[in-house]
Amino acid sequence: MSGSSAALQPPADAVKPVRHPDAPAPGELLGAHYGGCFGCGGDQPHGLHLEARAGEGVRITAEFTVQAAHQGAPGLAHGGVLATALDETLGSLNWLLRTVAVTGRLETDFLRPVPVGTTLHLEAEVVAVAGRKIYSTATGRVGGPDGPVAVRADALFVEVKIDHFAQHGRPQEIRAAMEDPDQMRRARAFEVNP
Ligand SMILES: CCCCCCCCCCCCCCCC(=O)SCCNC(=O)CCNC(=O)[C@H](O)C(C)(C)COP(=O)(O)OP(=O)(O)OC[C@H]1O[C@@H](n2cnc3c(N)ncnc32)[C@H](O)[C@@H]1OP(=O)(O)O
Repeated sequence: MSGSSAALQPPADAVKPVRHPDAPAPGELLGAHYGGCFGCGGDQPHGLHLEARAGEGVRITAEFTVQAAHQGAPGLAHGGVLATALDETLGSLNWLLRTVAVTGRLETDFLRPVPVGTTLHLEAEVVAVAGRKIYSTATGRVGGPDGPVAVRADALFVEVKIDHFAQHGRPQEIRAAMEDPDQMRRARAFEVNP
């Protein structure tokens, strides 16, 4: 089944997304946006360690291998973990727009169970932009990049100012992120690029 709710239908005045001229080249690994991120960070022993790569246009591909720590039912990935993989991949798209945005809504279809040890091949694309609202879609396939779709999602991300994180995040992590020179570079890049 596909077909998202009315809240995820782009409005009539939505426009096609525009890849930022400084977006990473197709094929380039994006790297983690934050070491402590459960989706992509290297500092989370049980995180997904999802690796995303820029695609053509405003598209991303990513891979994530389901570990024993990600189970729901015995031997199968937890649905929330799979939703996280989709959310993380969709969130990475915003780096190609050079827009800072957070997930407002995420609608997920779980089509096939995903066993532990499976590599999920994810693909995501921004389909439309309307003001601060970014509409995007993603699939996760098993058995290879052209294998059957196991999970899919449609999402609405909402652009926020970088202050969103400083205002709402726990102070010690915000401080640590600000002190990380690489994070700082990225945060600065977000601030100077519309
Ligand atoms: C210093 C350290 C640097 C760190 C550098 C970090 C870099 C980058 C990190 C990114 C991290 C990624 C990680 C993965 C992606 C997550 O998982 S992000 C985490 C999960 N998401 C959240 O925590 C978001 C929580 N929600 C919120 O903060 C607020 O509700 C939002 C989404 C910002 C919206 O609030 P708002 O700014 O007040 O905007 P609001 O006027 O309510 O809505 C704007 C528009 O969106 C629509 N909208 C909002 N929510 C919805 C919804 N749920 N359904 C439908 N429409 C909606 C509204 O109807 C409105 O539409 P219009 O009226 O303009 O037509």
